[in-house]
Amino acid sequence: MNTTLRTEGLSKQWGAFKANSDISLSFTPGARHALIGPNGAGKTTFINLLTGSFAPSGGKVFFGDDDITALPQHKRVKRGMTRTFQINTLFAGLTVLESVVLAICEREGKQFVWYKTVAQQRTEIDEAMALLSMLKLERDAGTVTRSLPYGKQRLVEIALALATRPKVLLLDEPAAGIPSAESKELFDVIAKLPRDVTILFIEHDMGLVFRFAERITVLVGGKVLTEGTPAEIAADPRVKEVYLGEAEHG
Ligand SMILES: Nc1ncnc2c1ncn2[C@@H]1O[C@H](COP(=O)(O)OP(=O)(O)OP(=O)(O)O)[C@@H](O)[C@H]1O
Repeated sequence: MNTTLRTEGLSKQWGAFKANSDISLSFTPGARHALIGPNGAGKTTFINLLTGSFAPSGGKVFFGDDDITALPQHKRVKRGMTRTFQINTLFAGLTVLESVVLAICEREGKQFVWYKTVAQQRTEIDEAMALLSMLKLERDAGTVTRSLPYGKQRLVEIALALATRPKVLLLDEPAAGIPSAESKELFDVIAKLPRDVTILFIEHDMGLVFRFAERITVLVGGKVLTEGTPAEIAADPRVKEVYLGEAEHG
């Protein structure tokens, strides 16, 4: 099968604790794939292994046909695997447009020169504006990012990730901490992203998961419980049991 991203027996262990055990998953080009599971199931650990933030204790990561298990994080980004940036730490004082132009310059290996005239940075500005318009942020281009509502800040994070021209976009709870009306809007925009971008996302809101995902993997206790279409997952009694058990304990 043609895959953009694939893991083989991926594992992560801290001492005796296995956060990810023997995870073998494949993501096809253009996938809209959700990773779900109860708290502590190992979802973020898995994303961290994909991006290279964590070194695995065992197993491999393939990007296309290439084994990238030993590749450092920034080289994975260059190959086209990107997760969302944290604006709060990176681009706090900049406007939305400045932030995206900066991310594009970074990709191009160009220096972002603040005093350059608009004409000198026309190409980057045009590309940034096209990205902002795709994300319905063009009216916010001149606003300082941190003064935007949280839902829009999440969209700027996605714009910054898209500025790297990813083949795979990893979203770790993009709707966390934002009001539900805004999170629906956020996912409506994510749903319209170009199909050449494969999207793997972690999300706790099952309404959003079932509306947006075309495939779902359920992790429990660091292992894959099951994978399937939303209909298959919704009908799986083991999945219901996991979530019902969680609800009873919560
Ligand atoms: N750096 C670390 N050192 C030790 N244990 C860790 C580390 N990072 C994560 N863990 C543990 O690994 C387990 C899985 O964590 P992870 O964040 O991957 O789960 P998750 O499914 O993303 O959870 P949530 O939905 O709550 O975000 C947790 O028990 C966590 O405490």
